Amino acid sequence: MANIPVQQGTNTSVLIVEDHFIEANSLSIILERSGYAVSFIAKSVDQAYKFFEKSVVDIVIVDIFLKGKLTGIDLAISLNKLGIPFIYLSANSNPSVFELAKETNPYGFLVKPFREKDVLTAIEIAKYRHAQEKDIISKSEQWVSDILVNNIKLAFSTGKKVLQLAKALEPLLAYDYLVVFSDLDNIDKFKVYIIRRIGPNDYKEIDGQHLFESANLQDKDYQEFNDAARTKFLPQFYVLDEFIDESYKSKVSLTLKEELALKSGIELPLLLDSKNLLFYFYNNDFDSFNAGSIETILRLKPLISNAARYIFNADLSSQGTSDIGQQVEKSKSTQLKFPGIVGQSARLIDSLNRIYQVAAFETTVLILGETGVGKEGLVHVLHSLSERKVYPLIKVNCAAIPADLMESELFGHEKGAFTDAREKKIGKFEQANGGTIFLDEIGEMPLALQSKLLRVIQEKEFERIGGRTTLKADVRIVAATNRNLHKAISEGNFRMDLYYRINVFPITLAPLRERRSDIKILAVHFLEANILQTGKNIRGFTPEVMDQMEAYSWPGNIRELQHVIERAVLLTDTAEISSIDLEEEFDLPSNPEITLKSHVDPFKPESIVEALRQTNGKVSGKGGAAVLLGVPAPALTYQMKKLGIVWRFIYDE
Ligand SMILES: Nc1ncnc2c1ncn2[C@@H]1O[C@H](COP(=O)(O)OP(=O)(O)OP(=O)(O)O)[C@@H](O)[C@H]1O
Repeated sequence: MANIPVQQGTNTSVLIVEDHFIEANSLSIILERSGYAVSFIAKSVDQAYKFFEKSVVDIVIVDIFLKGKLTGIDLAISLNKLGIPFIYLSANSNPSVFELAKETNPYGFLVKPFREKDVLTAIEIAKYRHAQEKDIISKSEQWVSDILVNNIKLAFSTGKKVLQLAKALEPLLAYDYLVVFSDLDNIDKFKVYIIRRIGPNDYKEIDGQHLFESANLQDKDYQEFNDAARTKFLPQFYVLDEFIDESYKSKVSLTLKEELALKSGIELPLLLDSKNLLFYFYNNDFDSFNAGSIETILRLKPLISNAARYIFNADLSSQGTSDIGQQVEKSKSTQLKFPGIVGQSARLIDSLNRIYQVAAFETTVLILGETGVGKEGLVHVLHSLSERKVYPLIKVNCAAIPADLMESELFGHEKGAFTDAREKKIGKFEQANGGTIFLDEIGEMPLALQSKLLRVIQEKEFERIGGRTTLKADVRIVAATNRNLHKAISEGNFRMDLYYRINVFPITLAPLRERRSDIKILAVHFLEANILQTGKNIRGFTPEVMDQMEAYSWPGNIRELQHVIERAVLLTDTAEISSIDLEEEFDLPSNPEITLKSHVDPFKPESIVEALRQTNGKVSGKGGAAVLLGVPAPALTYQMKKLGIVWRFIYDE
């Protein structure tokens, strides 16, 4: 287990952004007493921006609600771009604000009134997590860079080289398509390469030429596209129709968008040795890229440029020298596979990438997500990708064990330690020795045990109940929860210091309704499994049933889908499943008259304002404007920002 070094203060500078004098002052005293340097106290986000014009700091503590137009969430977005870790400070536990704040990937939350101990722990953990993340990113980029050059050299055509690049980049950025346009300035040599995802870390080349031919594109369309493309120099991020409106108003973009059902994209123009190239990373979901993806692309730009040099300057000396079959096998062997995980939505791949990034380290991992989304599957992948895989993975379901038995379950007991202890018992921590312990539903752990767990995490030791010997805990801890731990903290049911210890590397697994492109593939997977079990001769689903499944909100997520299909297979005696039994939609507004979904453009300002009016300003979650408009909350938030709709003023706090 990684032990977080306690090196309070020393050379760490902190910016406090807080408009209440008393709180800012008491924070400053706490920090300076422990040796931190408080560089400045800003009373508003504008003052913080002014500070950053001339100075930098190691960590920022920022209140969410501040005087002035901008909130702490606005500042957080800029801090992410600057790569500065930040901790939110707030008295407001309003769930929608919390959801929005969470999307900015904070390094911690401090709930007012705060204790000295909480402040210091939060800062210490933010520092640790930031350092770990930087380390993980640089190691995985080095890894990609190493395999990339080798695989590109081995591939025998330009298309195959682009394919290798697509595969290598995936652990760093989740996307469904890589489209590369080369020789943009020479209409006769101009080419397009299209690589499509066919599974987790599995891509194939598709025939771009054919795709454009069947759309009947003319030379003038390519010319128009080229003319516009040549004027682009910086990465751009597009959501929905934007990438048609704001990108190239050309038939080339439109054809790509329609034929490949694209919803969002990032464009990376490269000028290499006077050759114009345009890289597009596309997704079939519209909420899987975010502003942070641009940062990733900018960071990866040197790596992609380097690879593009190999690919498009056609290093001929490396071609055709060895057996092609062997080459294909060799490149295949570097692919990652995630056993037991079906699906290929960018949201799922994003979570798998985070698992992949952290697997080799000792870092404690917290997996968040609704019930039935597949959190346990991720834990199995994490364990199997780590060096601990030769030792056990032990699961403890904290919700299923009675509180009075849990201590003995986790840490074991000596014979005679209590009335029923007739034999010595080896606890789960000992059973997992050398391996991984998975604490499922950690939010249900009794408070008294939480402090014992904290000790195991910090000191890596524990005792059996009634035991005198201190035992070493050589285990990696992975925890999961479908509960809102912040709420549990504010209700006094979960220790804040434990939360920060386990929240070092959080991974959120999106609910099925936010990764709709996985529904079909999972449905077919469960159908196949059930057919094998029952021996029934069922070929598939009717298109209506498939549509119904794809439109449903799946409150019980993948587990519910699995059960629905199991039931449908049992009840079907025909060649196709023509009816399925779905619960009522749970999160639609109870009054159907206020459903805006069907007849308005959800991204028009008037629709958004009307939806917010009807939901009293609630943006996300049950009964929020996003549900009303039938769009994912992050996409709505993004659009509101773009249109300048200031949610916090119409927000019902
Ligand atoms: N990507 C996937 N591919 C195939 N099966 C999956 C996938 N994700 C989940 N499942 C299946 O769905 C069921 C529920 O998944 P799992 O138990 O991992 O969810 P969970 O998030 O841990 O749920 P809970 O919070 O209730 O413990 C399991 O039977 C699991 O095998």
